[in-house]
Amino acid sequence: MSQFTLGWEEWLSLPDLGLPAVRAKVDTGARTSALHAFAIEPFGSTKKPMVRFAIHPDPNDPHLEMICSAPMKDRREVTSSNGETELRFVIETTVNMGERSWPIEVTLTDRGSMAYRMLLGRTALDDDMIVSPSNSFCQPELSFDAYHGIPRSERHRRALRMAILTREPENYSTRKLIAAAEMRGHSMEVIDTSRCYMNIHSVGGEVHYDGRRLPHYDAVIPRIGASITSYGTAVVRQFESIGTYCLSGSEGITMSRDKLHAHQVLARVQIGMPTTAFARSPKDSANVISLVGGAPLVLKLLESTQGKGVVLAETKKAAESVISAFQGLRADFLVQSFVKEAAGEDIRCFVVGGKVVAAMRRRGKPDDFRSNLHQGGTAEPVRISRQERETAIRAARTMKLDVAGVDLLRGEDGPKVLEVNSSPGLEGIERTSGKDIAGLVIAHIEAKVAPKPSRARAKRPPG
Ligand SMILES: Nc1ncnc2c1ncn2[C@@H]1O[C@H](COP(=O)(O)OP(=O)(O)OP(=O)(O)O)[C@@H](O)[C@H]1O
Ligand SMILES: [Mg+2]
Ligand SMILES: [Mg+2]
Repeated sequence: MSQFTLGWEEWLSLPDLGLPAVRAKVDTGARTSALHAFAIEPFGSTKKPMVRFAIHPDPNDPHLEMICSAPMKDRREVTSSNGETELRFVIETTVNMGERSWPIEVTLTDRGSMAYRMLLGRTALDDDMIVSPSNSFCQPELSFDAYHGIPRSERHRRALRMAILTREPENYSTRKLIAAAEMRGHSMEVIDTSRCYMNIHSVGGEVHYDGRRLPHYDAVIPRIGASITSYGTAVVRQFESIGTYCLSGSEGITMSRDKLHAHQVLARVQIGMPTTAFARSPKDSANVISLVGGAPLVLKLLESTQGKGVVLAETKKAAESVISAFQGLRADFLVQSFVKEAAGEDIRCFVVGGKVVAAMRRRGKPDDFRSNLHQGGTAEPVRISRQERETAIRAARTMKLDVAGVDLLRGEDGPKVLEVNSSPGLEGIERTSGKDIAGLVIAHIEAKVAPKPSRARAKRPPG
């Protein structure tokens, strides 16, 4: 192997950290290597600890700031040249220099007052490397200009600390969201909604779990099951009160869960839907039936999901007996005109950040008017019309949901929204569309929690 010589100062890049140019001092008198870092913050789960930090790679440009993250390898006591001992985070990262590329261990420390943002110690040098202490830049020189080509959003693309609130850690959607987050360098913890407990006080609240207070998360993904809507939204509200971005807000979850509430809110902004009526008193049954145009009609329990509480009554008599059965159970329900022309099919529009990112048509079993996949239906990708697209986007926005599964029927006179789901499943839609929907969801969160460029910082000093 040809000889690899380093001078006492060299340019290098750290691709894992997204740093294209760093000027380092090579110091064989030091054992460990060190990288300048401030705002150092450990995060991630105990299984996969991470650390994130900021760095000013160019000592002469305090406005150039990069945010980096890396898996944490260790925490170690390091004694620096001035004799002070400091507990430092240790990461492993790849160094590129000239034609060579190799992994090194680096400790993180504030070198803000030093001319070299990096110190390359002897453990970072391979056996065949030779240091020539009287020479500078034996390897190709780089320039800090490399940073100016990186868009601001990328420079500040922080690794996020996220949590997913769910009672189903193993289901497809949960696993996909975790994988998509980790692939993009974030950490995602799974929190069982029902095991969160809270402490409410006027100066912001706290969320506790397993005997400890939960840390601050950059974002929380609520996937609250219908069985714990009320408690689940209380947990979400608590996260909101401490300033955590929640992918679906408590208000959106509450509104969308209650079909009646949802229909009332959607009707207010003239979103198409089947004619819907509701009543509580048995005396009003006949009137309610005629309000929606008589049989056939659809009866729905207000909190039904997966098509479980949805019944088609073909005759007025059948409708009356189902209504009296629901009333006997003291279950709240609504009565809806039957959209026959939908022919047992509905369209699920998956909305992320104000866009329909995928759509599928679901068809029920031959003898079922319900198209729910959970009832044995099938799904296929579908092209939706502009009107359908706009309706879905508007429905999600009205329900205050950044991510939503909007279900609609193709009625004679345009799309009719059936419901807006606040934690739509990913499996069916990813399978039919072939798209990485989980990745799009995570990208949306990144954009939402990205630091807003402040005018003062974005401006560069004169000269
Ligand atoms: N008014 C209607 N006219 C025709 N078909 C309907 C009507 N309402 C519901 N359906 C059919 O029944 C299915 C289930 O209804 P809906 O989506 O309201 O219930 P759900 O139990 O909340 O289901 P999900 O699992 O989608 O949350 C719909 O996907 C649709 O195919
Ligand atoms: Mg539903
Ligand atoms: Mg539905």
